[in-house]
Amino acid sequence: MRAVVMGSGSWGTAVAKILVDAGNEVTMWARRPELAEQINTRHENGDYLPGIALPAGLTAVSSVEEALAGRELVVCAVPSQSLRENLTQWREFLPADAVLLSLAKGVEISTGDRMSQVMKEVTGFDDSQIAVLSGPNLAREIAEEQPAATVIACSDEAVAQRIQQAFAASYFRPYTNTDVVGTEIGGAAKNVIALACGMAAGMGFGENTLATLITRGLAETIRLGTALGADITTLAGLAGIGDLVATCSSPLSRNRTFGARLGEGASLEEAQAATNGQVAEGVKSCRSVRNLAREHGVEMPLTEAVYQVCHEGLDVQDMVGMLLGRTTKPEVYGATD
Ligand SMILES: NC(=O)C1=CN([C@@H]2O[C@H](COP(=O)(O)OP(=O)(O)OC[C@H]3O[C@@H](n4cnc5c(N)ncnc54)[C@H](O)[C@@H]3O)[C@@H](O)[C@H]2O)C=CC1
Ligand SMILES: O=C(CO)COP(=O)(O)O
Repeated sequence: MRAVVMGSGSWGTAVAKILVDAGNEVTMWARRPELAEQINTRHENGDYLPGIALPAGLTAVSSVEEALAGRELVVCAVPSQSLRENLTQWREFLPADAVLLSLAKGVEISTGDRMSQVMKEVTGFDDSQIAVLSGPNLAREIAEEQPAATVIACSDEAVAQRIQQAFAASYFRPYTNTDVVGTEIGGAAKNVIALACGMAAGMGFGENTLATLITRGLAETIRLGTALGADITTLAGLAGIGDLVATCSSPLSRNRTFGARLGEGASLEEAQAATNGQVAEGVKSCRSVRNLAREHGVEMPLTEAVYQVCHEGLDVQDMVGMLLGRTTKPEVYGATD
């Protein structure tokens, strides 16, 4: 396919490399002309993926018009909270028959919208032109060509299959799914749970705590997902438990690392400053995911606790007491917890 990746952060760059390695004609859009220049001349993105040799065939431009001209697949690789604004600026240059694919894992704060909803609202495109990609995909590992798999979700299975073919590389295995809601909720919710896992690690807790948080994090993700119409099996798959395990366990995760800094006693401002401008989506999405849960009468105690730490000044130590002091329950995946 003739593809463009709009956004040259760590995941956008790794995805552009996959698409080239899978045989597509690919360009990237970078906001800063000097980054586009670096990709074109040094074949490296030193700000986000230093030391990774990018394919010589991968080009970058900083003009939106040039980036989008004649592209069949437009990959949106910007953070969730800026997607609406970016797409609004890109809209006039989007080819009318292009397929949009979102990489972002988050829920918009101002509306509670998932990324596929934002894409539809801004462009007016048909559902068959809107897809999302989500799975256990830490950018650096994939840029190093370590084997991994992902989910390409689109309500139109034939379109999902077309994108699947475009992403099939020797080290990257895409699966299709028509459950867009489940794929998106899995990706957004796991960032919040990864913050909680980081906090636990930062406080010195071990693997039992981690496994408890991942498992109960999955339970609350399933509760929210199914309330929104997701298929539970999506959340039992790569975009659900798969991504939870990868993100909650890896020191490469920005969300887990952010949480770990809070667990070690850093303030929110200090943890934010330490990200070097890279996005830790869960810090914002804990608010929107919590709001969605409240709207739908779904209990998400871990998300609530992370929200309170990030936005209401709850001390991480007090969070432990708050979670363990809850009334005792049977272990069921029902609407309450
Ligand atoms: N890095 C990873 O391992 C993975 C990231 N993701 C998701 O992909 C999305 C993008 O993440 P990354 O590339 O990792 O983030 P990043 O922080 O590495 O890069 C974000 C990119 O978006 C640009 N950007 C930031 N604000 C912008 C704005 N207002 N307008 C235009 N561009 C803007 C930045 O300049 C940068 O190029 C996020 O939603 C993230 O959750 C998904 C899977 C893996
Ligand atoms: O989504 C990711 C892995 O699948 C990346 O997680 P972080 O954004 O926490 O680095």
